[in-house]
Amino acid sequence: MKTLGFIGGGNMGSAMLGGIIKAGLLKSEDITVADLSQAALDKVKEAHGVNVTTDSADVIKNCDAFIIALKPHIVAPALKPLAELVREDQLIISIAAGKQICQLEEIFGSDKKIVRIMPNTPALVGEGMAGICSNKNVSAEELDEVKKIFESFGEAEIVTEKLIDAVTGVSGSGPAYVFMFIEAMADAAVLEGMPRPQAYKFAAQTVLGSAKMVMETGMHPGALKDMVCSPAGTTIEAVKVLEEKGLRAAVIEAIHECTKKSIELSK
Ligand SMILES: NC(=O)C1=CN([C@@H]2O[C@H](COP(=O)(O)OP(=O)(O)OC[C@H]3O[C@@H](n4cnc5c(N)ncnc54)[C@H](OP(=O)(O)O)[C@@H]3O)[C@@H](O)[C@H]2O)C=CC1
Ligand SMILES: O=C(O)[C@@H]1CCC=N1
Repeated sequence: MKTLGFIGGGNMGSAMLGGIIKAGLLKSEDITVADLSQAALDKVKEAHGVNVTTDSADVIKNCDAFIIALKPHIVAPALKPLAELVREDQLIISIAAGKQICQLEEIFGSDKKIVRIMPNTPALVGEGMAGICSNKNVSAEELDEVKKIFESFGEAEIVTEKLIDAVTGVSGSGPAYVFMFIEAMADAAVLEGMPRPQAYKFAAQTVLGSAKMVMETGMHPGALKDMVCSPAGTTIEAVKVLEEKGLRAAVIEAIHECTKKSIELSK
């Protein structure tokens, strides 16, 4: 794939764009972003020097593949009128939450190559996590090429479409819960007298380092937690309160509701 387009250059579109440019996988001049918001276009043009347009048809006509990064309810009304411009050899990549492959086939035709992906915003800093699936028209080589793009700004795994709603719950929406956790940890440190900027650094670096330990040691998170809890020490006091307040149940229920909403969006 030599040219890539984005239809929608908002939060997620621009995060992926930033990741792709940083990884050097494609050059700025080979990327085109379409958006109705001039402010969004000005921002991506200034940050990345990519081609910009207010006409999504330009992207469809000029790119080997294009990523649909529009709000789910906008996808059909915005793109159905342009569907006849899509070529059979073109890759259509949708990141819209709850938009099933069969619904995308209804818009573009069941003969088209369709990839459905659920990424997340840490793509912007090269630490994204994406779940990928596709329809039968996409070859193994093409799917691998798309996976490589998403791996250029983080991790990516092929999943069955049935799992995409769970991917939305855990990693697509996940950064929001982690940011809330970091904010709460920092608020606690501020309560104890730490200056706010320092509090964010201590909280965020602790989350980063802990995530790295899970990824790099391959140890069970529970075992890693136990390593921090000294007998009759400080940590177990905090762990007791988190259990009493239902941290685990709250997280499980929150992700379950998020996943349910993703399923509902597809109805
Ligand atoms: N945000 C996230 O963390 C994630 C989002 N997603 C998915 O990504 C998609 C985009 O989300 P997000 O980036 O947050 O949304 P944003 O609203 O930030 O971005 C969408 C952009 O598309 C523009 N737009 C609206 N209508 C059109 C149109 N007809 N043609 C071209 N551009 C248009 C919007 O402009 P305007 O603002 O003027 O309407 C906006 O700039 C969603 O489907 C979401 O489910 C997936 C994973 C994570
Ligand atoms: O909140 C949303 O609907 C989108 C999908 C995943 C993350 N943000």
